[in-house]
Amino acid sequence: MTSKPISIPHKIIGVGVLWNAQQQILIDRRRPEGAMGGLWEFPGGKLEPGETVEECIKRELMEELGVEVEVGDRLITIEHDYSHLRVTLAVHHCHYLSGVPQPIECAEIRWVTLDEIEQYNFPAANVQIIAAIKDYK
Ligand SMILES: Nc1nc2c([nH]c(=O)n2[C@H]2C[C@H](O)[C@@H](COP(=O)(O)OP(=O)(O)OP(=O)(O)O)O2)c(=O)[nH]1
Ligand SMILES: [Mg+2]
Repeated sequence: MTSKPISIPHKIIGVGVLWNAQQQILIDRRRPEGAMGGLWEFPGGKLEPGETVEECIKRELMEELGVEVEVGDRLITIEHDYSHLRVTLAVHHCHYLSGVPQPIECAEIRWVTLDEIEQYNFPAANVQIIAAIKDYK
């Protein structure tokens, strides 16, 4: 007997580590319903066909927060397997240009320092992102 291969969905996600002039980073809280509900994350979302990661991050931060950003250097790319989902998180530093961040597609947003970030619950893949930010500093 042969078993069917199990196909786990794979999403490529552009993720922005958005800095302000006070060396704080913007984090957002996912809505309570749905996958990873209520956890904090860095803003971002799925890469659309034909889009570069940089274009995706710029678009997602405008859609989710209403802010215009300059997408800077790549910080890290992480492959992570959740139980029913494989994600590639392509993480770039972003610099704030204009607009007041609003929680348009999330429950809540907050500017935090790297010391404060430890107090928030993130998805498992984010452990590596936070470690990379600390190394970079
Ligand atoms: N934006 C973002 N997503 C993250 C982080 N860490 C992490 O594991 N993810 C995962 C959670 C989601 O599965 C995926 C982000 O995809 P998304 O926000 O566009 O999509 P979603 O799952 O909320 O919903 P859908 O559009 O697929 O219906 O990446 C992070 O720091 N930021
Ligand atoms: Mg998103």
